[in-house]
Amino acid sequence: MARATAAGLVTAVVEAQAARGDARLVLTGGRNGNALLAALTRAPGRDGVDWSRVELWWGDERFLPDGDPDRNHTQAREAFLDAVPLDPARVHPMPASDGPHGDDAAAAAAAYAAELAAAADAAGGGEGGAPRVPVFDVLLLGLGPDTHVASLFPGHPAVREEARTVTGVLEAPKPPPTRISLTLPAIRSAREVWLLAAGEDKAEAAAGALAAQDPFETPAAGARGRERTLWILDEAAAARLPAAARG
Ligand SMILES: O=C(O)[C@H](O)[C@@H](O)[C@H](O)[C@H](O)COP(=O)(O)O
Repeated sequence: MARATAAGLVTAVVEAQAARGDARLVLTGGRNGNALLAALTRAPGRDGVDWSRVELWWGDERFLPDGDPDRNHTQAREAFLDAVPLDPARVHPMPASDGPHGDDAAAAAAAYAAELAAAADAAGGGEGGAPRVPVFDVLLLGLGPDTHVASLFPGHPAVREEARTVTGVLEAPKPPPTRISLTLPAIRSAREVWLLAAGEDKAEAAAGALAAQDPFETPAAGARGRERTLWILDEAAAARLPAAARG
């Protein structure tokens, strides 16, 4: 699944660069997200990408000291970031808990929102009323077994955040408890949202998220792209889908 998704992502990046010069991706943490990044370093078309014109953002981050092995940024660096010639100025990790904002997740989230807004302005600004983030070409999300995406967990107030593009998340059920996450409006501003789920422990979540309406109880149900929402499931994760939905 990771290899197939990596090939598709290379194609999406090449198409975005052909159309607009740059490609903007939002990375996700977790096993599936990191497996995709590792597969990307081995993708056949990898060298067809101008990595210096790929801009990377994160959908969420564990709010830990810089370099902590549990940080999504640390894991992404080990899996991918150091393997391709990215422009460091275009790689935007979320703040660490030992950075300028100390252990204040809300302040760190506000700083990342400001960084996104500045990038949106520099790229010509969002449409009126749209969240002030750059237009992401592909926003990647892993799917939690409880249907969380990024660090938006079922029933958590962060799921309901509509005004901000980035929020601090306290008392998250998936350790570590303190996180930073894009909010649903920021996620939904992406051209495409790709949700990744492999393994039978995701089968119920995938079926539930595809059937649900209320993102508050089923955050993945709110993760829709403006132009396309792609569910990338292996056989085990698709096992509970209606036969017609299995493609
Ligand atoms: O910080 C995180 O933990 C991730 O961003 C999280 O949203 C992850 O993508 C899902 O929990 C799925 O994780 P797995 O792919 O490991 O099941």
